[in-house]
Amino acid sequence: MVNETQKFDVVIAGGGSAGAVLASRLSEDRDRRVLLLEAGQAYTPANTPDVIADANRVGGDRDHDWGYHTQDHLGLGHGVNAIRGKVLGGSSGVNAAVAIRARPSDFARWAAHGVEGWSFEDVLPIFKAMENTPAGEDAWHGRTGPFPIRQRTMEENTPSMRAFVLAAERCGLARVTDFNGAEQHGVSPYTLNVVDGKRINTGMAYLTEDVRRRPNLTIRGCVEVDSVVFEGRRATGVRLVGGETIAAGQVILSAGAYGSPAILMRSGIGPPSHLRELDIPVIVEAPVGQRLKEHPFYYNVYALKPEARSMTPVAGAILWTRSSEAGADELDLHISGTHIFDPAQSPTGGAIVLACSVTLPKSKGSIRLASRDPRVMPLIRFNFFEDRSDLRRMMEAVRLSRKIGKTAPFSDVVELEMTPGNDVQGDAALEKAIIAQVDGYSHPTSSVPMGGPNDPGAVVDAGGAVRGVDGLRVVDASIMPDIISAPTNVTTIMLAEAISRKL
Ligand SMILES: Cc1cc2nc3c(=O)[nH]c(=O)nc-3n(C[C@H](O)[C@H](O)[C@H](O)COP(=O)(O)OP(=O)(O)OC[C@H]3O[C@@H](n4cnc5c(N)ncnc54)[C@H](O)[C@@H]3O)c2cc1C
Repeated sequence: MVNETQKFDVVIAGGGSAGAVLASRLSEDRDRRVLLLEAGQAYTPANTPDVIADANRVGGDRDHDWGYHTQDHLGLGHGVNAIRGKVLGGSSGVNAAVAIRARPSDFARWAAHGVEGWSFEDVLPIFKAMENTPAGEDAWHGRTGPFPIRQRTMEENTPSMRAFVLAAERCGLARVTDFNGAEQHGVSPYTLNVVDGKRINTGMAYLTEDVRRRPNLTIRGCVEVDSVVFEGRRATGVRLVGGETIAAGQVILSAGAYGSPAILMRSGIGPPSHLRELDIPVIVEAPVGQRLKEHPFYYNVYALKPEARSMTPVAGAILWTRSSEAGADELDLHISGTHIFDPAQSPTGGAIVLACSVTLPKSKGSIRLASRDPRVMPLIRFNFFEDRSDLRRMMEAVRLSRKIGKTAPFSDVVELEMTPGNDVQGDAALEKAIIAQVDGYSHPTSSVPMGGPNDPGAVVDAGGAVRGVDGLRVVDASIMPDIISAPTNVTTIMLAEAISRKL
């Protein structure tokens, strides 16, 4: 039985990029009692530790990460780390803070799944309203929203990062002035949600001290949700790990692309044969966890000459372009310049990473439960390169990255190529090196996809409501119908902003 004395109107499971936004927006209505449950620490903005606040520390640490890795040994010969922030702010508390929106062609691919209200024209006003930035044109930008976005300049970047941008221009790429403006094809220093070196996560931007003082908002940290409680097919609350139950008028899962599908399956919503394997009673048959998407990421690493070995700020600059297989209007390749690398691993004590990615991968991954026990890591597969087009396009990205590596002024500041290394030449050797070392960009999406009534892969509708039950929504990166060609954070925040306006 649920504890009726504590009843909330809305309980949100997971206080990450989406959950913190929902808690803030939904509690603006003082008559709505909102409870936010977060498995990690719920730091206040003032007592946030450096590992979360310092923009140069990316990926968190053991206390602020779920410690997940994938089961990709069969396909790739190795598992891939699946980093996820475990803290109020979620993965926006450990990420590289790149703040670039999805493009119109990304939303057109969403529309092909039958969801309405998510065209680029629909969402541009929300992207504008959520941000505050002094840069760019008013047609594209907002000045007063809660989320700060700043354009990094060439001068603020390291000498080698500047050289990367200039060498890319020499290789024929245009200089982009604003990735969140009219044109994205080209190269530029990153646009970031970093202010004075501080990564501003959603827990800081949306759950300010003032917001936390609202009497109708309760935030509980270090609390893990096990499952959703149902009466028939109506969600009436949540059960926590440990057994406590909390009643709520409606339940919103914002536990991220791994957490939300896991909670759904533990609650009896998922592929029936899989649930039966684990003796979980089936409430609704649904293709949960079957369209997981992630960007494959390959590190082309260079040791820097001693005189150019400064490595902060770590991020950086990005080149965004199209492969020979890209669809009309699509940009499907990134080369992301960062210094996210242990300098002790470089023979010169300094390094730069040109990280190559295919950002519209066709390969589909999956997430399943290994056990009904919520403490057991789920079984995650990315299945990188299962569709060979992804590997062909990754080869194109790495060839372009290596061409930039040999072009001045970049070639003037690097001592040598560390990965894949000069002895890796020719297509067969390069392909082997990429497969052996491919990593993830940490942008998982689409494990609980939105879709119209004719999309057999859809789990939720265009407002995040779970099909087949009442009182339950999912709102986070898991509901994107397909992965986007940009980094995923600001589009996840926009999703939460958009859905909160309809509740
Ligand atoms: C290392 C790294 C670098 C990245 N770099 C960038 C970047 O530079 N730019 C960009 O755009 N994107 C980046 N991303 C991706 C981006 O941060 C994510 O897409 C985004 O944060 C996802 O938001 P979300 O709300 O879906 O999930 P999350 O932000 O991951 O939030 C989920 C929250 O739910 C909590 N939770 C999970 N399960 C439970 C449970 N059972 N009970 C209670 N709470 C639970 C988690 O602790 C977490 O706080 C990066 C991600 C990582 C990990």
